[in-house]
Amino acid sequence: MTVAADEPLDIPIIDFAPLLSDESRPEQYASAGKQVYEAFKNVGFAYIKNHGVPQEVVDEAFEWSRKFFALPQSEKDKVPHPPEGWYHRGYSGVGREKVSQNVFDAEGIARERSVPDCKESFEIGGEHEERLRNIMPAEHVLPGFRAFFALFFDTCYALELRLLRAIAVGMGLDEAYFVDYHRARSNQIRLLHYPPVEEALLAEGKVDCIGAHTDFGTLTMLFQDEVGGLEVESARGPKGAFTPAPFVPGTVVVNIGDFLMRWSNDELKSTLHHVRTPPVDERDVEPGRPRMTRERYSIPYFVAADGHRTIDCVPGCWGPDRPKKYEPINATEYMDMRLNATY
Ligand SMILES: O=C(O)CCC(=O)C(=O)O
Ligand SMILES: [Fe+2]
Repeated sequence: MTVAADEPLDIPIIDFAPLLSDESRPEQYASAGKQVYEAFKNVGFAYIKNHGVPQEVVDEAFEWSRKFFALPQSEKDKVPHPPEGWYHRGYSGVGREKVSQNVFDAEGIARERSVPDCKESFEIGGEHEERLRNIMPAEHVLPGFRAFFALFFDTCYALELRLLRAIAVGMGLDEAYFVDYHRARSNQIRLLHYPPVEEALLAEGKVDCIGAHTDFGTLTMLFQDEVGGLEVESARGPKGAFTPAPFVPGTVVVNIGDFLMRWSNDELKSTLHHVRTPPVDERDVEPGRPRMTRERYSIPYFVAADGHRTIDCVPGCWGPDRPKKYEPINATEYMDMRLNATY
């Protein structure tokens, strides 16, 4: 589904054009910063247009993703995600990972896993990372794949810096406040493929595309294809009411993760989201056969703080009438705890 960019959505569309010129000055962050701050405080999600990642680069990322998932299963199985949840690299087949919502005990994780997520994924980090080396297909299998994603990673990092500056300025902090905790580029690209699935199984709750969850890190930038299916817990409606976050051409969807919510003493919201039934294309329906959803691709880029840093409450988010809700925490410890619950 495509929505005209001027149609009102729960999720605001914020223009980053003023931030793209070389002459960008902190004053230019003031307006975008205010909008970003309001969006993340009220909804937890925003669409960013004129974000600075060229459309050809986004299109090429989706082309590579399609090529990767179209490889024979035996080829994808040569680059498996390691059994340790924290080593978040490589390929996970359908049903392998189950996102979970703050469930850390073995019984709770088993319960969450009884409804499988119907997706396959491939996780990629920066080539500079020593603790988490990339697990990539051999160069002759997909020539150019690895080099492209090294470039895509850097392009996304430039947008990440713009976002981190905008949030800081919007919160009345020094422009570099969050950038300073994100110098190690401990980020991760994820290629996601939701294969066609029987509509009835989704409707009966026997499978999920991706179950309701919040993201763990600082923030997430999500490129999605035109199919749709992403839904976000509505800021206005009753709890558990979801509103679609459809494809809006030329935008990236950005949302806050739990780490930044905690860091901000819950001032910024990490909002529950899921991928529900992507629509069925009626042209694909064959008489006497189950109705199948359209396959969908998406590419989130997850932003995480530098592993060696310990974060305490953001200045301005606590005071005499507003105590700190959380203890300081080390970024690696926090992320490992969350990732280990998903595998
Ligand atoms: O595929 C999507 O649109 C959402 C993916 C997502 O929420 C995630 O991977 O955390
Ligand atoms: Fe997510």
